Amino acid sequence: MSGAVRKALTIAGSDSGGGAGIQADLKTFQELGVFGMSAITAVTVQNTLGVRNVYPLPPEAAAEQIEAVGSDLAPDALKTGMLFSAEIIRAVAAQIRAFGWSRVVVDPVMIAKGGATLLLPEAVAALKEELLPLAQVVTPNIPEAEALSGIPIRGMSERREAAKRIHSLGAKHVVIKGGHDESGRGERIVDLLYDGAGFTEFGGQRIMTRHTHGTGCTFSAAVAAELAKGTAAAEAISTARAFIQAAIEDELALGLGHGPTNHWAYRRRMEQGGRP
Ligand SMILES: Nc1ncnc2c1ncn2[C@@H]1O[C@H](COP(=O)(O)OP(=O)(O)O)[C@@H](O)[C@H]1O
Ligand SMILES: Cc1ncc(COP(=O)(O)OP(=O)(O)O)c(N)n1
Repeated sequence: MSGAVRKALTIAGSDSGGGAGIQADLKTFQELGVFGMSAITAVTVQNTLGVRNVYPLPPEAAAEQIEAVGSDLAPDALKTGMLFSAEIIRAVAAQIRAFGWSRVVVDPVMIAKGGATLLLPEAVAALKEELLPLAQVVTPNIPEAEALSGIPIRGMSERREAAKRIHSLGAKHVVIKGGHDESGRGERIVDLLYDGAGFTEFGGQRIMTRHTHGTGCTFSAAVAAELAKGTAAAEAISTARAFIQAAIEDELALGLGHGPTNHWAYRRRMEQGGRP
C-alpha cells in the first residue's frame, strides 16, 4: 500500500486563519488524495480581515525542514509559496537543487489581498534568478506576472507577452491566473498557460464573492498534488482550475472579512458523480 502513496511537500508561510499558506496547501493535498508535508518559512498573524504581522524564520530553519523531509520521505512533487526574503529563497533553491527535484511548482507570492508584504521587494531578483529556472510550473497572478516580466498587463495580448518573458527566465510552464483581470471583469475568468510552444486557456465562470482568500495557494497546491501523481502539467492545471472553481462556488462564508474557500467541495462533487 505504502508504495502507492503519493507525497507532496509545501514550502510556504503559515496562515493562522487557515485559508491560505501551509494550511490551505495541506488541505488541498489531502482532498486530492496526496500525503502532505511542510517546511514553514514564516509565521503570519492573520485572519479573514488581513495580515497583522509576519515573523520570518531563519533561512536555516527552512533548509533543515526540507532536508529532513527530503532525506526520509522523498516527495513526488513540491510547491513553494510565501518565501519572504532573498536569503530564504536561496536556501530553498539550494535544497531543491541538492535533491534534484523536478516536479516543482513555484507560486510567486508577493502581496496579500489586504496589501501586506509577503515577499520583500528586493527579493524579486532572487526569485527570478534562483527559483524560476527550477520550476516545472510557475503560477503568478497578474500583478506578480507584471513584477516578473517587467511589463504592465492590461489585456490578453500583454498577458501572452508576459508569459513568454517569464518562460524565458527558465520556468517550463507559465500560468498567469486571471483573478485580477480588470479588463475581463465579466462572466468569465481565464487562466492562461504558456508552455514554450503555445497557449492554452483554462476558463470558468467568475463567481461574485468576497470569499476568495487563499485562492492562489489552493490552486498551486492542487497543481503540485496532481504532478505528484505523475499527471502532465496541462492536465494538472486543468484539475486545479476545477478544484478552485468548486472551492469558490460552494461558499463557506467564514469570518468577518475575506473568507477562505471550501476545500471539501471538489471531492464531494466527485464522490457524488457530478460535475467537478
Ligand atoms: N471570483 C472568482 N471566480 C472564479 N475563479 C476565481 C475567482 N477569483 C479567482 N479565481 C481563480 O482562483 C485562482 C487564483 O486566482 P488569482 O486571484 O488570480 O490569484 P491569487 O489568489 O494568487 O491572487 C485562479 O485559478 C483563478 O482563476
Ligand atoms: C501565509 C500566506 N501565504 C500566502 C498568502 C497569499 O495567499 P493568496 O492565495 O495569494 O491569497 P490572498 O492573500 O491574496 O487572499 C497569504 N495570505 N498568507
